[in-house]
This record gives sequence, C-alpha cells and structure tokens, in this order.
Amino acid sequence: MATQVIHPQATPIALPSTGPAEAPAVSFLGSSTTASVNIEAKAPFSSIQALFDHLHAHPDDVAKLNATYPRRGVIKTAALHKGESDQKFTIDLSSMRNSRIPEALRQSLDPHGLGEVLDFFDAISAQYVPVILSSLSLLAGTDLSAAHTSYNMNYRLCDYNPNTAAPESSNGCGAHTDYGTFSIIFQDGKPGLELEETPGTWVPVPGDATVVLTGWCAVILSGGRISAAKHRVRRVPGVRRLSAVLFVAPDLDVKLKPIDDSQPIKAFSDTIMRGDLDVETFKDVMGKRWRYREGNEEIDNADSLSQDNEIENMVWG
Ligand SMILES: O=C(O)CCC(=O)C(=O)O
Ligand SMILES: [Fe+2]
Repeated sequence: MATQVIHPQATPIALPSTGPAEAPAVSFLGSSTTASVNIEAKAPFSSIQALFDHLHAHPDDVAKLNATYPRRGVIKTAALHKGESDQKFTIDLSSMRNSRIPEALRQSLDPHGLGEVLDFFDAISAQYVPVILSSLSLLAGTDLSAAHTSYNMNYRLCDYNPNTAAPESSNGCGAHTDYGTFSIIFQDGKPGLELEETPGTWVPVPGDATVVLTGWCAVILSGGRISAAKHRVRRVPGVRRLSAVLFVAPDLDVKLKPIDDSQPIKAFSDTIMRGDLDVETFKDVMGKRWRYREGNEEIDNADSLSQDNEIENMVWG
C-alpha cells in the first residue's frame, strides 16, 4: 500500500504502490494539499517484538538502557501500574545513537533486536526524511530544509500490550497532535490508529498502512498552509499491536514563526509572530502533556494540560 501524507484538510488518498525498486516517489494529488510518499520499507516487527519481550523479561537490561538517559529513561512502563494513562509501553531511542547507547550495551542488546531496529530507523531517515521535507516544502510554499539541519529526530517503538494495569481499556494512545514537523508511523498490520477528520469524527487508518502525519512545527513554519493531524490509538482488548514511529522536528534553536512571515494564511499569536518561541521551549511545553498522557509525569492542573486547547491558544492567540 502506498504511504499517505495526511493532514486534515484533504481526504487521505493512497497512490498505487510503484514497487520496491524505484526511488521514493513523492507526488501531489490534483489540486489537493495532500502529498503521497511511497515507503516500501517494512519495519522489522519481529525484532521489535523480540526487543520488547526481552526487556519485559529482563529488568536488569531495562535499568542499563534507562541509565543511558537518566532524565527520562528510554523504556517507559507506566502502563503497568497506571490504568488511566495510555495503555502501552514505549522505547524512545535518540537518532544520535552513538551519543546515547554505549557500544557495549548496544552490542549486548543487538541479538535481542536492537541492532536491526536502529539500522532500520537510520536507513529510513537517510532515505526518506529529505524527500518528505522537500515535499512538505512545496505544500508550505517555502523551503523547510534550512530549519532541519541537525535532523532532530526520535526513534520510538510502541507496544500496545494487553498485559497492563487496565487490560480492558481501549485507550492505547490518547488524542494528540505531534509537536514536530512530521512523523512516519509504521504499523504491524493491527488496526487501532485513528485520525480526527473533523472535530469528534475519528476515521480508522488501515493497520497495514505506513502514514506520514504533520505536526505543530509544520503548521507554524508553513504559516498555516500545512495543518496538523490529530490522532489517537484505540486498543483492542486482548490484541497486541506494535508500531515504530520516526519523529522529525526542526533544530532545537529554530524560532517557531512562519518562515515566510509576510505571508501567513492564518492569524498566529503575537508570541509566534515575534519569534519568541523556539523549538526547544515548545517541545518542553508539549512534552509535559504527552508525558502526563503516557503516565510518565505528574502535573498539577491535569485537566487543562491533558487538552490541546492551551497549545492552540499559544499558537493562534
Ligand atoms: O502507535 C501509533 O500508531 C501512533 C503513536 C503516536 O501517535 C505517538 O507516539 O505519537
Ligand atoms: Fe503521535
């Protein structure tokens, strides 16, 4: 199946697959603002499952992995004891793997799938990130590549595993919009991912589709020409679902304002138009929300922080 770049103004359209031998194809569909990118690669789900299974059974290796990023940890297991949070396990691997996972640890986890997982993400980012950035630059009407020189990426694995605090809960991943420029979601064939087409209307994404979703940074840098896709994952009780997500964001020091700031097609807040918000600060604000939703951070006014409204106010004013 062709990969779909989805953002809410256009109905997602899949182009016929053109076969693995061809270079990644990016094309625009008629007058719509949807681009299609063919990503033939499949994520190595047997390695991903092996890695999760190994880590679920070996707390000593979890501890070693988490020690490489003590601030937040690498593998998140809050769902084991929090039934209200997203009922999933995640592994977040920095794209800068050499600075994060010591070689000896990497080698010890390679036979359990880590090596294949990192190689997969590295290959995907080299092959597809530039082409997707150019395709989004056309949608944005401005060149996005100068804001993405350091490839600020996160490689995330998700295990929607029935073995959590709330086995019957359908909440795999609560409704949210990714903070960065775009995310590529690889799925293991199981349904569950849904997109909000219009407020309150959720449309399932086929479980075997690879999708590219735009995020908040794309909205702002494009002056509103790109919109962000709100999405969530519903869990089917008793069914395990795995996904692999490559998040791409602008460099941390980029000021989040329309690149071509004489021409925004939507009214942004004064904070945005002045260029007062950089990517690192925005990620911090957004991070509090996703960590709360995922059960990895306690916060005081949880009600407002669980919503995207505050972000909307910050962006639109
Ligand atoms: O697991 C998925 O399919 C999507 C996960 C997701 O949206 C996220 O981690 O931001
Ligand atoms: Fe997401």
